[in-house]
Amino acid sequence: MQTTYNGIPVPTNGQPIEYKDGKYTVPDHPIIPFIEGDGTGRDIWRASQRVFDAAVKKAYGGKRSVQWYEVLAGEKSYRKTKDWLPEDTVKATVDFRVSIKGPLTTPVGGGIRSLNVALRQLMDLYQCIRPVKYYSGVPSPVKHPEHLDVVIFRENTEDIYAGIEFREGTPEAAKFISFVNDEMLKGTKKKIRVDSGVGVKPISVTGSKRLVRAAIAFALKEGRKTVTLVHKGNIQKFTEGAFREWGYEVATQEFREDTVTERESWILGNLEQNPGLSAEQNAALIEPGIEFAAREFGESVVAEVKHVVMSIGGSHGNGQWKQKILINDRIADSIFQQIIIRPSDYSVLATTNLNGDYISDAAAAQVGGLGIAPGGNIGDGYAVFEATHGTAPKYSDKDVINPGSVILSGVMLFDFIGWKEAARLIESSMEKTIQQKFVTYDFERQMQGATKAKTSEFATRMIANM
Ligand SMILES: NC(=O)C1=CN([C@@H]2O[C@H](COP(=O)(O)OP(=O)(O)OC[C@H]3O[C@@H](n4cnc5c(N)ncnc54)[C@H](OP(=O)(O)O)[C@@H]3O)[C@@H](O)[C@H]2O)C=CC1
Ligand SMILES: O=C(O)CCC(=O)C(=O)O
Ligand SMILES: [Mg+2]
Repeated sequence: MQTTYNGIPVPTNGQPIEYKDGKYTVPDHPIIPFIEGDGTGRDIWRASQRVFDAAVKKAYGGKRSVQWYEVLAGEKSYRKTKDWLPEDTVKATVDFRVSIKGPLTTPVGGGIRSLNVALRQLMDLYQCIRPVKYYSGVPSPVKHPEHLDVVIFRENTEDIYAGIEFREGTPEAAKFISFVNDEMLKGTKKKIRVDSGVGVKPISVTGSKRLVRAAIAFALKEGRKTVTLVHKGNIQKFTEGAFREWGYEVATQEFREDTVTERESWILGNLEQNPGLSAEQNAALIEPGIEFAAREFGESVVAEVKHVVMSIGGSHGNGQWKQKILINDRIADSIFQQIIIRPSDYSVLATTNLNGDYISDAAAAQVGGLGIAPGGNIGDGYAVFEATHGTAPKYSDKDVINPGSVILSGVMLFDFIGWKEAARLIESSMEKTIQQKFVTYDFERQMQGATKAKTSEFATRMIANM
């Protein structure tokens, strides 16, 4: 452990959080690094830190405190060190294990690659966890926002987010295209146009399985009833489709006692309704139109029915499957309408990286928008909490932005380190402040009779409401 990172001294009145054998040990005065963030990050962080400190003081008197430790990244870092993401910053987030960050700007089309993504990859923070739930009083574009309560588990290290791309017109793109066209697609009618930019979408067994494993373990621990694998596997068969397949493998091989897949539930349910059903009849019920399909397909479905009845009929049959976690899957485009039309059917969504990015902003909109959309990037032994939103640059330094997402990311952090009392205080004071209709511009513009609060004023009212 260093005494300074980026030349900034480590607080001397705190201790680092430790991690051993899968368990964190949290001292009463942990040193927690923070990255302020670009754009609106500055206003948001200032407000959030005041709320965090007030909640900890109120919850624990002086017995506990957070020793915040600033580490540099983004524009502030570049100004001071000429480095966008200094090695010391990554070291500090690794050494102190649990940290929180504001949003960092990523230019579109060129310039630096995402620092946010770089940090996730460098620290192998493979789960991006984004809970989406309704706080009463929040304005929403849907009739029953309270019906949505999902936790998104987004794979956080691969997919198109891996950043393996070649710009159109470069020798690298030309080499890549000619290799694919001349070697990989030789003899087929498929060709990449020579004036293309190209990107690579790696989806691995390792990345997919560990993410789905974490999502199911979370559902088990939290008593959530469904885990939905979200993918575009009908089109991208060997990446998104494979993610789905590997997800089901994790469920049925590693969590067999505790899970039932949707198809298994149909098979067992059919049999319960009609115990005399043959495997062929059951297959026809779960695959309508099977009689018109190829013979091999029909046989494979009959074999599937027999296998399910034989392997889990005893442990999951006779309605026992209803007590298990249901593992299903939905194609990515369909899940966007499903969470609006049937929000209560979904509880945990396990997604590939890009799909998870899209669905988390869309789901947030349903319960009030990006102003209160928190998140955490979690690895084995490391966690970096951050909001779902970006730097919202047009509001920078105007003291108007909603600090709610970073404040709720702090709630996730406090829950993560076991400081539940502080977490609940913050959550309930936020809810109370919103119910008082004392809200930032994003909520005020959608509410009747609300007072438009500045970022700093919202934090001050939250503290008063604790
Ligand atoms: N993890 C990270 O650090 C992330 C960084 N980014 C980066 O942020 C930059 C800006 O991205 P952009 O596409 O504009 O997306 P943003 O999420 O920054 O903002 C888009 C819009 O969402 C609303 N919004 C966002 N945050 C808040 C908030 N706290 N309170 C109220 N409303 C909010 C605003 O809507 P309105 O205009 O209607 O008021 C805003 O204009 C990009 O460089 C991007 O790469 C993006 C996402 C994540
Ligand atoms: O890193 C970025 O700039 C954008 C990332 C993003 O949108 C996300 O992770 O949700
Ligand atoms: Mg995003």
